[in-house]
Amino acid sequence: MKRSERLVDFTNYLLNHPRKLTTLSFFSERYKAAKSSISEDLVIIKRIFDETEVGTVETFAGVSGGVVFTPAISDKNSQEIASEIAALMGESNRILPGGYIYLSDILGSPKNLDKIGKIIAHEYVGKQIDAIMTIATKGIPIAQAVSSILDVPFVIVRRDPKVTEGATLNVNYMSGSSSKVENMTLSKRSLAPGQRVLIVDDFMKGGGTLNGMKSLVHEFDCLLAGVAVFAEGPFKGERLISDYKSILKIDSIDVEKRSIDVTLGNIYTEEK
Ligand SMILES: O=P(O)(O)OC[C@H]1C[C@H](OP(=O)(O)OP(=O)(O)O)[C@H](O)[C@@H]1O
Repeated sequence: MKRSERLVDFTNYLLNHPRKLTTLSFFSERYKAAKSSISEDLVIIKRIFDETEVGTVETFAGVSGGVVFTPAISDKNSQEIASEIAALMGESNRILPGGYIYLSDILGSPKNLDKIGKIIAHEYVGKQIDAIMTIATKGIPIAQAVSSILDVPFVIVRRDPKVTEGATLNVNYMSGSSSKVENMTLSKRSLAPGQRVLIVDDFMKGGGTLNGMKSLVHEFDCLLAGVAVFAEGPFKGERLISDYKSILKIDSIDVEKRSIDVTLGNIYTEEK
């Protein structure tokens, strides 16, 4: 196989195996090429991936060494994407009763989900994450997007127990939006003690749902790697959570004027 042909397949392999350690011998065998040629290929791929902000290619020496590709986007690219989606969200026909806005078209678009997944994953590059947690229903596509980029499983918390979940662990939580006690449940098979869990959801108002998921992480004897939401909505009361990252922030919704004021979330507005 010529170097140019090898580079195409090599690049494709890395893109399709994010965050997976693959040995140089595997590539040497695959391409019937010397490890020195494989290493030279990697220098080229690494440089181009860096220059075009596709992600990072790390090589690790030693017996258990190899190469790992981690998809990534730059801060600049992340902010550009967030601004594009913010413009979409400002459309007045999205206003729903109760201070929510219609997001399903945005969160139903595979391209947007891939971008949202990359933005959230970008905030946790270099951090150990073993699982993504979200709550049914609208958080699920976001969790799936982040989990496929980080190549870790995602677990779905429910508000109503299902027999198909087997034994479950439940917690009560204060829902800030409705200021009443609610319950959420997760199959006991979902997480193992000590796992580092990233919580994601589509939307936050009072923060009670996120807080409930934080207490679930604790009940499973797991560690909280972080909390990220696609958008935080306007909320007048005392928020039940403060340590979260948001991509977008809805500052105000004026039903009469049918206007939504959307700005960039704290990922972009708070000190890194
Ligand atoms: O910050 P809080 O005040 O707790 O509210 C945020 C909740 C409410 C809403 O879910 P729902 O629309 O109730 O449920 P689903 O996602 O199934 O549509 C949203 O997806 C978050 O999960």
